[in-house]
Amino acid sequence: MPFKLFLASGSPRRGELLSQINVEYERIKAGIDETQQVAESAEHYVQRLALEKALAGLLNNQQQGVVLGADTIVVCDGVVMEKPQDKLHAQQMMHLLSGNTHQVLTAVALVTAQQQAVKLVTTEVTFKILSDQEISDYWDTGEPKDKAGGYGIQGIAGQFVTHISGSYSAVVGLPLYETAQLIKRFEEA
Ligand SMILES: Cc1cn([C@H]2C[C@H](O)[C@@H](COP(=O)(O)OP(=O)(O)OP(=O)(O)O)O2)c(=O)[nH]c1=O
Repeated sequence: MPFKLFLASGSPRRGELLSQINVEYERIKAGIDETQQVAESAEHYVQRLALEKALAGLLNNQQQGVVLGADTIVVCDGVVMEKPQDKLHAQQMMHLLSGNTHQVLTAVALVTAQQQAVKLVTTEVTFKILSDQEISDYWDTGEPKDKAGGYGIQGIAGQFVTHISGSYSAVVGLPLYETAQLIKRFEEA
């Protein structure tokens, strides 16, 4: 790669996914306020957050290099789900996801001091019907607490998924095809 890539993310998954496609990176901090605005669509919200993370990273990095930011949210029957606040919240999310199809929206943003690009990827995921016991037991595993929608497809929740249409890596936190395309675009610029 002709430039240095900085990953503005605390997510271990996003780093692992970049390593999976042999992209070297350095992690940087990019704390931003994650609050959906009134009347802001889910699509706009997730793209805005990805871009804000990348831009905050660029600022923290004295405007050096290419910075990648990303954000993932789950949308089910019009309800936007981020990380669960507690067990009750997670259980409410899982009840909505149970026996239902939802969308996972992941946006990835690449920025430099000169240019910026954002790509939104939507994946459809269908869950089997979950019992109250399964939902309660799942929270107790600890897996849901740091994940949008309160589940991890790459973990124990993999067994809840009956169908997926779209990008698996996007559900885990970073769409590999689209990320590679964006990086290539910046390499050629
Ligand atoms: C749906 C789903 C989400 N997730 C994760 C991806 C993201 O890390 C997280 C959603 O929260 P995000 O706010 O997108 O990301 P983050 O807070 O983990 O990291 P950062 O903002 O520093 O980049 O949920 C999974 O790991 N598996 C899944 O199946």
